[in-house]
Order: sequence, then C-alpha cells, then structure tokens
Amino acid sequence: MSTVVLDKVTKVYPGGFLAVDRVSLKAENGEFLVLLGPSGCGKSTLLRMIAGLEEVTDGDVWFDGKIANLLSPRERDVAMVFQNGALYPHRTVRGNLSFPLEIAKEDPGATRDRVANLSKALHIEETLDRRPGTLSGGQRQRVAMGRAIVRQPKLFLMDEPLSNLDAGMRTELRMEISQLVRSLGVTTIYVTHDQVEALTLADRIAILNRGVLQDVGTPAQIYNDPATAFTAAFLNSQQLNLVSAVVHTPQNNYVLLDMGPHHLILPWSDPRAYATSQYVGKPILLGMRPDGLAPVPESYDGPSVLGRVRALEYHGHEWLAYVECGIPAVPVPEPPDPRAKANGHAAGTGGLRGMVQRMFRSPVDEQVVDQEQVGQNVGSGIHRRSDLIVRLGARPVWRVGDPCKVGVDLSRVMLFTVDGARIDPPRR
Ligand SMILES: Nc1ncnc2c1ncn2[C@@H]1O[C@H](COP(=O)(O)OP(=O)(O)OP(=O)(O)O)[C@@H](O)[C@H]1O
Repeated sequence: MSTVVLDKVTKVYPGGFLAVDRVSLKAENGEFLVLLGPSGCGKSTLLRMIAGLEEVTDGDVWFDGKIANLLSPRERDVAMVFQNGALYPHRTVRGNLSFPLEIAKEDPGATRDRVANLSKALHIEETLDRRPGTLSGGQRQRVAMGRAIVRQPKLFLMDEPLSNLDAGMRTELRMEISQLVRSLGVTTIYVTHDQVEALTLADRIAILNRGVLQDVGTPAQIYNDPATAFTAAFLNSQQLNLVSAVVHTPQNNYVLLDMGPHHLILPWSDPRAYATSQYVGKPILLGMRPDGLAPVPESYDGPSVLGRVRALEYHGHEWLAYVECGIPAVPVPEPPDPRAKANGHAAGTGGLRGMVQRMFRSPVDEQVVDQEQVGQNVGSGIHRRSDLIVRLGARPVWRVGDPCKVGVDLSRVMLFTVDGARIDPPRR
C-alpha cells in the first residue's frame, strides 16, 4: 500500500502546451481515487506522471513521504492498466498472469496458487489455457488487470480500462474491479470520463478541466455539494437546470431570488442566506437537479414555480418532464482557462458574465430575457430553451400541454456566482 501526494504538479509538453496546471492532490493508503474530467483535461498525463512514464515539468510527486520525481517506473512499484491492456499473444492466460511473478523469481508453487486465486476472483479460470487472441474484449481486460495486480504492487493505476467494452460488460467488470481492489487494499488511481464509473467506484473523485483541478470529494459530496457549476453540470446523468436570478432582500425580511416570472425565497434562517445577500441587486446562478424538483398539487404553498408541460421523456426507470416556465436557462460557465492564457488568448468566462449582465440590465420586474440577443447567440452555447427538467419518477403524473406546478426542494438548490463559483462554500 502506498500514499501518493501531488504537490502543484504541472506538465508542459514540448512545444509549450500546458496539459496539467499545478494540481495538488493526495491519494490515501488503500484509497480508490478517481480522476474524472472531459476528454483532453489532462487525466492521462497526470496518471502517467504518477507512473513515471512522463516527466514532471514543475511540482513534486511524493510516494510514502519520499519525493519520487526522478524514480523510474520500475522503482515506483506501480502497476498500470490501459484501455487496451496489451497481453503477450503467444502466452496462454496462465502464462500472461504468471509472467510478472516469474520475472520476480517467485517460488513456482506460490505463483501457481496466486494465479489460480486471481483467475477465480476475475472469473477467468476457464480461460487459463487459452491464448489472448481467442478471448472476448472483457476477458482480455480481466487478464490485463490480473497481470498488473498479480505481484501486488504498492499502487494500481488504471486509465479508462473499461472504455472499449460494451455496457453490460462494463457494469460487470466495474463491480469486480471494485471488489478485487478493495479486497487487496491497494491504493488505486483510476482515470475515466464516465461519471457513473466515477460515482460507483470511487472513495473520492477529483474533477479536472483543462488541466486544472476543479473539485475533490466523496461521490456524495461532489454530487450534492459541488464546488463549481462546472462540477455540478459535469456530474449529472440528467442535464443540470441552470438558471439566473437577481438577489433582493425586500425590507430585509428574507433573501428573494428573482428569476423573472418566478421567485424563490431563502429565509434568513437558511445557512446560505447571508452569503447570498452579499449579491443584492446582482445576478447569480441557481443550479437545480431534475431530482430536486417534483410535481406538486396546485394547492401546494411551498417553494414552487408554475409552468406548462412541453414534453415527457421515458427513461425506462423514470420519466422526465420538460416544463416551460419562462425562466431563461444559461449555459454552464467554463472555469478560467489557463491554457488560453498560456497561449496568449483571453480566458473564456467573460462571454457568459456579459450575457447574464445584459439579461438583467432592465428592471427585474420587466421581462428579463432579451430574446433577440439570445437568439443571435445560438451556436455559441447560448440558446432559447428555457424548460426546467423535472424528474417524475416511475409514473408520468402530467400530460403534455398540462399546466403544472413544480415543487422546488430549496435545500438542494445550488447557488453560484455568474462565473460558476459556489456562493456558500462547499462542506468538505
Ligand atoms: N505528447 C504530447 N505532446 C503534446 N500534447 C500532448 C501530448 N500528450 C497529450 N497532449 C495534450 O495534453 C492534453 C491532455 O491530454 P491527456 O491525454 O492527458 O487528456 P485526457 O484527459 O486523458 O484525455 P482523454 O480522456 O481524451 O484520454 C490534451 O490536449 C492532449 O492533446
């Protein structure tokens, strides 16, 4: 087992491309840490620097309290599995699994036992005498994983090991990876861009975007209490409802979040009220997950908005409703882009800030959306759609065209600045 500490780790590729920007992160002994982020965010580069396959440009990598920047991959005692775990084609599965132990000159009897046990755990005991060419993709990945872990490394690194498998196989292998790694207690760092994999496998998730660490926390912390609008939107199997609102404090009685045709009220007793009141007169962003909204009867007098059902969508285990409420949706603010700065371009949040401010330049009780402006911006991420997506559960209680009332679970409304930072600090 091993503890890994990254201290302001930076990678600039030859030619000047900033792939990873000052990432500081710790993987505890025996922890399953998932690096999650969109394609090109620097996940693999970070993993390769931990493995010693890529030089660190700046900052330090520590293994068990010792600086590891200059250690070779072999000296680090890490095992790595990639998307296409390469196997020795002329060796049988047994030969592939036992190879790392043979190289390490382990006792042949112990090697046999270890291979037998591991092949059982990975459900490949039937394939031990076959060659890799005769195996399915899922079986090959199992062998690759077994071969990597057979000599019980201090650290297990996996780079999208399931991405080439079909959905069923991914789910099956996901469970097995989790069980295997946890039973061995090996510290594991796992790269993926699949949020379901991240949520189901991780002890903690680290989210990266454009080489910058955005947030780190347990799956529940990241899902329920994300640090930024980007994180909230990225970790969401259904689209995040992101809308803008202007903050008011009428007669100082409460905090009113004015969304144009609708408003929500935060009483002063709400722990977020004071931080939000600092934005009085200014626009902020409200993030609402579809499962934080629900159909309520007309008589309901809790936090709610009125609308009309525009469409219903069947997702097998649940229905989603698209409700036209006249609240302008806004695109997710991109965090500042250090890569753009490194290349001499302006960082990219000004566009959204400008748009939100333009939307609210008129008095708040007027229709707030400059529709022409919004229409002109189609294609630049700004769009007319202003439906709230509401989770209905297993039964569609509404019909298309119905007027409806959407109950808002206020405790689950996330409050962000127009740049996408959390207004009330996330609890970590
Ligand atoms: N050898 C290299 N030289 C120059 N740039 C590189 C090199 N390798 C990667 N990059 C760039 O660095 C950035 C990060 O790449 P990396 O492979 O780490 O991203 P990733 O998050 O793992 O993406 P994916 O999920 O698509 O694999 C990308 O923009 C990539 O084009």
